[in-house]
Amino acid sequence: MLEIKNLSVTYGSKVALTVPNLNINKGEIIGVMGESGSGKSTLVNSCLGLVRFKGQVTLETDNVGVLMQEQHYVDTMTNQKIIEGLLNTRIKRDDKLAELINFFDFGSQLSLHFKNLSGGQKQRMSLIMVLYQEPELLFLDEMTTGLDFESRQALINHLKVYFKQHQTVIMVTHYAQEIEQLADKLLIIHDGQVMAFDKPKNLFNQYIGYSAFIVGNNAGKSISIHQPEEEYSVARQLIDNGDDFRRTQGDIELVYTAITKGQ
Ligand SMILES: Nc1ncnc2c1ncn2[C@@H]1O[C@H](COP(=O)(O)OP(=O)(O)OP(=O)(O)O)[C@@H](O)[C@H]1O
Repeated sequence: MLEIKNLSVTYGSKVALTVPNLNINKGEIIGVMGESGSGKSTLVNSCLGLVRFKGQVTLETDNVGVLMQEQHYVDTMTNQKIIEGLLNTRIKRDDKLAELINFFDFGSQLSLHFKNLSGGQKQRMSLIMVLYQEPELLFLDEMTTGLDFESRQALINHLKVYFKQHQTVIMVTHYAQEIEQLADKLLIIHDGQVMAFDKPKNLFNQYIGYSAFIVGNNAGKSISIHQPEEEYSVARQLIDNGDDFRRTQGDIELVYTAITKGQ
């Protein structure tokens, strides 16, 4: 769906991004992580042809949707008028649009003005309009930045269902939560270089190896374990102390830190 070869982007004398080779297959959901200034937006902008670059970027489709972090719409009209005006349709007569509005729980926000929406509602309205065009390739840039935990999770829950049946997605995020729940592959950019591109599970095995956390619910303390055989005795200890516990594994933050900070 997207192929990059020998990409290099320079601003003035500064090389902001180099990507020797990157292939994104149809239907894959890619989570892009990297520090501020690492080159994430430059990558997206190169794919969209918004910056000058050297090398080759090939998109298999022209039907590309983009959702940037901040949206601005005129404020003299209701959201319904904005949506209908921009999409040149009427919700009443358009089943596809009505379904999307229903799917994203946006019905009760139609009569409001955009400025009165919460951050999560604003993003859902923009998503409705972007998804209406049924893009085959979708770029989401920091879609949930600024949202509180619950609004972010609500949006992720919607997208989890939606992405299953739809397009190839490239989403820039700094929330591990989004990657864990939505992405098939993680792309880590650091200082303008691609440091890793693979399934989170593979990266975890490669960079962290075996690791699990046992979190005691009473104590709220987490115990990190690096040998499978340790697990049983730690769990036993917690039970003997009358504690309940849960086990977690595959933390994206750990992978990210190991790769970018060499830990
Ligand atoms: N138009 C520009 N002119 C000059 N330098 C730029 C321009 N756009 C980006 N840069 C520089 O290129 C580097 C990569 O920027 P980019 O916006 O791609 O990073 P990012 O990872 O998206 O950061 P953030 O997470 O803060 O959005 C940064 O050092 C930035 O200062």
